[in-house]
Amino acid sequence: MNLEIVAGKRFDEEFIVDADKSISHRCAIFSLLTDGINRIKNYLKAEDTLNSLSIAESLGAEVKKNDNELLITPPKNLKEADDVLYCGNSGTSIRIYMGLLAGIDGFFVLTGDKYLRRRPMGRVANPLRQIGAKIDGRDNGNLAPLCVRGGNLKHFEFESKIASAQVKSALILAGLNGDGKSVYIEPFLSRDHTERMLRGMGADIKSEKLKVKNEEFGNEIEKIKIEITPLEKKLTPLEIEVPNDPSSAFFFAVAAAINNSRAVVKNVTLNPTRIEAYEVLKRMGANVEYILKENRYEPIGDILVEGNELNGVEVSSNIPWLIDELPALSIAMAVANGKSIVKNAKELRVKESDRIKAVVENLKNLGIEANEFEDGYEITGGFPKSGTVNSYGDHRIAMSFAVLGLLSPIKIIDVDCINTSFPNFFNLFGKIAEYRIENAD
Ligand SMILES: O=C(O)C1=C[C@@H](OP(=O)(O)O)[C@@H](O)[C@H](O)C1
Ligand SMILES: C=C(OP(=O)(O)O)C(=O)O
Repeated sequence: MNLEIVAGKRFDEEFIVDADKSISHRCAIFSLLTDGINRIKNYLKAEDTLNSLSIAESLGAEVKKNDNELLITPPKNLKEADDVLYCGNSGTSIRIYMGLLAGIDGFFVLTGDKYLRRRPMGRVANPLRQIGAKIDGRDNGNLAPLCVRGGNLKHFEFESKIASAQVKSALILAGLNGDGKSVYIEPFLSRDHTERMLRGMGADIKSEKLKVKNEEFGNEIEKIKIEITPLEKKLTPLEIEVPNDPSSAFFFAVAAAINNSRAVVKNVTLNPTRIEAYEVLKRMGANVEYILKENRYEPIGDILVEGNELNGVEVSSNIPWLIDELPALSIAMAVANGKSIVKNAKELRVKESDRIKAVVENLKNLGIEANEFEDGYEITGGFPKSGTVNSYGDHRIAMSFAVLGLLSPIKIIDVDCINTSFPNFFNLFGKIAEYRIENAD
């Protein structure tokens, strides 16, 4: 399916985007650790999170849909699934499930679509192997399909080189099944939904800041140390309403910022590890305001974004807090005055596509000057010409370039991937643009 944007509109609109993807995955997976019925309102019904839910069912959970609520009843003991566990396009599903299954007595096979089967899994497989899990797969267990023979896990002290919430979550789940207290250290706080939710469900997980000297530059830096105590009993079932997803909402924030418009995105998580991209948009010149409304595991509220003249910006710190928003931010950079630069973002290369290549190639196709670095890119703001770009099968690339289509007619090849995270995107996009869908043969 291809998307042709015919014309954009100036707008002043409220957007109720789909539910948060990261939190929804965790609701499905963490339900399996409880001893009762988990009640989840506003679960994201997108391909990625529906895959996490089907895997929970394959492992023995009973899932019922009741009005707007999902009821998940875990089995007494997780069972060996009688088939492969399919994670589709979702890095979050495969990596977090690896951590859970590593501690379960049984044999499990995890796989996904052609994009997921290219993404590195050694970052989770290797530390899990060190504590006793038997994991194998292509490229010595770095590429799916992966088989996991779980069982008794040892406790660990592991320092991760990357700030990845997927690696952290996998290791925390392994630690909950370990034979003693474990310690996980990350170089920078990655999104912390796992710690917040598991703590809320009764797990003993302590986080503290660790001040250490940076060997390279001699300055003091802060790492994050997490202490995990194995579970003595099952966790308390979830009673949760998933907030909306600030990463999905960000496409409409950028749309407002580049098109002299005003967007209010409703009921999104305002967790600081998720909204850094809105801060960058503010630094570029947009008017951004947060309206905190409540606190349920996470601060939740609305974000208002108003367009203004945008200036180029450097983005080189707090990268884990905006990694998923960098493609959309590149669209704001493409129309800002002067140069923008993104550095320290090598992780972009191992997402659903190589997002550094995808952003740079697509912008160049639309006449915007962009240069690729190993760990980021440089963009000189201009005005996009009309043209065709490729999503490379990546939902965030597809939606980012759809937003640029507000300024010039743009055709995006292969937008089916949008359904992996944001099925309601097309409806909401219809409020701000005139578009046509072309079914590819
Ligand atoms: O844990 C999560 O829910 C996620 C973690 C991030 O990935 P990494 O852990 O690879 O940084 C992010 O990019 C992904 O969209 C969702
Ligand atoms: C990287 C992403 O997701 P995942 O790693 O779960 O595939 C994303 O949604 O941008």
